Amino acid sequence: MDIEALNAQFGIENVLRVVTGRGGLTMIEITNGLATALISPHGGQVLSFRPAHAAEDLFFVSERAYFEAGQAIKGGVPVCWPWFGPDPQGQGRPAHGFARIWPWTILATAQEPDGSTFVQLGIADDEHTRALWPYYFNLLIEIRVGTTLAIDLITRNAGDRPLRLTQGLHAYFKVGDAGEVAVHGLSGCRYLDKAADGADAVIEQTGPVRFDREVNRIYEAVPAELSIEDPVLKRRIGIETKQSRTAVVWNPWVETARAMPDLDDADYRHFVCVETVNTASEVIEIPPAQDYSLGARYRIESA
Ligand SMILES: O=P(O)(O)OC[C@H]1O[C@@H](O)[C@H](O)[C@@H](O)[C@@H]1O
Repeated sequence: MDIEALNAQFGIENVLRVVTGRGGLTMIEITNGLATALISPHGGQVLSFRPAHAAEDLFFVSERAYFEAGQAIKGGVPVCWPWFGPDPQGQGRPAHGFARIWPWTILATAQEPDGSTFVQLGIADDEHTRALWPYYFNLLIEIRVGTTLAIDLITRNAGDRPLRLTQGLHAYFKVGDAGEVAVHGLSGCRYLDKAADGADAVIEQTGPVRFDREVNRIYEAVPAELSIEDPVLKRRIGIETKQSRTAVVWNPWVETARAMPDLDDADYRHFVCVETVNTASEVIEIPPAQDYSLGARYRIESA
């Protein structure tokens, strides 16, 4: 569908329009008085969210990000689905699954009575998805842009055998200086240390998570509320999750960032990822005709 037809069907006067964005990709722009947001149907990905009171965006997007078919956009909230991390079967399929490199369809938009804006995007299985992952499904992402940002990733099993998957909302939060931020809420949780040399060590977190080297950890049995304290941007980011008991905290630090072609060398200072996931011990099984909804709500508070 061309941009004009998409706007005729989904545009909301003075609030939501469909535009051609970076790399010629179709984007959804929202300005509703409560916040502004940018959503990419390529990847089903929120790229920007800025509440009216906020001086800075909630999210980091790399200047070097790829905005092209078949590539993941580095920044915002990439959707990792139907597997989180490397191909679990080692068949060379894309890391973090295919949802983040897939063209999603715009299914619905609406302006809500509380002033927030609703966007629903989806992917249904077809011969291309089944070539990568042989299951029948309907995947929806529901995004609510208001004073807070809510993202719900809903998997419907449309087949007649159970779906087993891992997944995640891989949020890249913008920070003033990664070396100064603290992630709260994980003290006492055990984590798998993916950045340690050799075998994955299991360690218990004491106090807030801070960054002074590469951090790549899968936390288990995490609470539903986490926060990121950022003394440089003078704000606190609140993350409230639904149906997620695992969380990934990631910052590549100097060398890993340098090795990533879609990041500037200094970018590791400008974001931290605190990811709402189901991974490691938390593999999801969805019976036929059932749904599973993974959710995150993000807010910015001044500190
Ligand atoms: O694919 P992206 O966006 O570069 O993110 C990669 C990172 O994603 C994190 O979730 C993983 O824990 C890291 O191991 C990985 O390097």
